[in-house]
Amino acid sequence: MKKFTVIGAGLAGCEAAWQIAEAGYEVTLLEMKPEKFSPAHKNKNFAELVCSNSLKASRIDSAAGLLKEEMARLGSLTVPVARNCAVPAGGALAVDRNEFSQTVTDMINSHPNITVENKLVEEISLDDDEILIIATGPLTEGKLGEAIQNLCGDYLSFYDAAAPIVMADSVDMQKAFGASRYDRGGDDDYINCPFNKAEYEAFIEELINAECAVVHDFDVYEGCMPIEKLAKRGLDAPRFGPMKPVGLVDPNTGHRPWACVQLRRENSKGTMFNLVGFQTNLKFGEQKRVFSMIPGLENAEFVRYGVMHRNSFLNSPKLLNSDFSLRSNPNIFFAGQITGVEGYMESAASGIMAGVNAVRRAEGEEPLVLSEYNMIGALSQYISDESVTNFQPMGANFGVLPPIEPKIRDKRERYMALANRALEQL
Ligand SMILES: Cc1cc2nc3c(=O)[nH]c(=O)nc-3n(C[C@H](O)[C@H](O)[C@H](O)COP(=O)(O)OP(=O)(O)OC[C@H]3O[C@@H](n4cnc5c(N)ncnc54)[C@H](O)[C@@H]3O)c2cc1C
Repeated sequence: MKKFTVIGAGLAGCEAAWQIAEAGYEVTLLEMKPEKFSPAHKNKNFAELVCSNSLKASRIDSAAGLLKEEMARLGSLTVPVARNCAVPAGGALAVDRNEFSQTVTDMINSHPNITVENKLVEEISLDDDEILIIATGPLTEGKLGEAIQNLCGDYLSFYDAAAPIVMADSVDMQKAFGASRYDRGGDDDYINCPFNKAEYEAFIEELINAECAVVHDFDVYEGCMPIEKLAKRGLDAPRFGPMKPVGLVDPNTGHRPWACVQLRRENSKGTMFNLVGFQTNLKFGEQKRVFSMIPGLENAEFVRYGVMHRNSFLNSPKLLNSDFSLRSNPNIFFAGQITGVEGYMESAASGIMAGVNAVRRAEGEEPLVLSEYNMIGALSQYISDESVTNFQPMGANFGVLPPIEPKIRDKRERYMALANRALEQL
């Protein structure tokens, strides 16, 4: 009987442990919290959503929606929990992050085949009959990072950023208004802070001149670019990005604002909202000063400021097989963002794949590589060096959906571009 160990109880590690346990095997899940927290993790519970509470689109004819549906059909732990903890968010599946993590934690802790040990792992060691899954995320702590570096060689880094959160009752609703873009969703899913031209230009001026916290000059993942960095690209860049006013009408003026900051519901009670697309690296005092210029946020109470952090990940196309095992030692699997997949659900999906394939390896079966016919399959190809070709989503195969252009293909290109640039810096 093989021994299974998973390091890291994030989205990927929880999914991997769950798959192994549900297949009838005992698994040990090692998690450093609450003994130690990464700079982005704050909650002692598992599967913590460290930034946005959105798990992206729920529509099945979108890449993100289809991925979740496929995960659910593969026996995902996190997707059904997310659906049960959903908060209204227009077309997206957003969750009450505390309820989500608490439920996942309770389910993991009460599974008879899962033993949780709270400890900081500092080395990679495994017995001959052991299968190890490393799912310690982009903020892999301490000496374990060095051990991975020694094991794999190509271990890359770039910077990423998180958005601030404000208390809803501190937003001035005389200026702000509730509405979803194009009326898709309820009026209380989003709070909108509308700008006129003069307010927008004054805001951008302060934003680009505000003081940032010190970070080294690393690449930032394009989809998580700090708002101040985006603003430096040009006066209108935020207005065509996260501050776009399209699909919104300000009830105070009766027309579309010049620009708009959207606040998205953070919890099911609607007491906290995050500033959508406002990941930032400004110093906390500067965040308070500059973001208080947003109409409606003059007296906002910030419950969390935005932060910037370093991401580390493997050069997976070079190092991993498409079942997420390490080419140089196939009894070691990697899962989650450490493999370079981006996003909460993508990480969780890779956890499912690693867990399923760890079991299949133990049973001497061929790995499950879902080929090019669905989103999860595309994800596993994305970490291998095969190109994503002939892509059709699962739904299209069954004739229930039209073929869609896979967004994952763009992600692969973006990831490869980042990986190559990071490699050049080494
Ligand atoms: C600050 C930040 C903001 C992000 N924002 C978004 C976003 O808005 N939307 C989105 O879709 N994705 C976002 N991402 C990406 C997303 O968090 C990840 O894709 C996802 O959380 C990764 O899941 P994971 O399971 O791989 O890692 P994690 O969720 O980070 O889980 C890793 C776990 O391993 C534990 N651990 C680490 N080192 C050790 C060790 N040495 N010993 C024992 N345990 C250890 C950690 O405590 C943690 O519980 C963000 C990432 C970060 C870091």
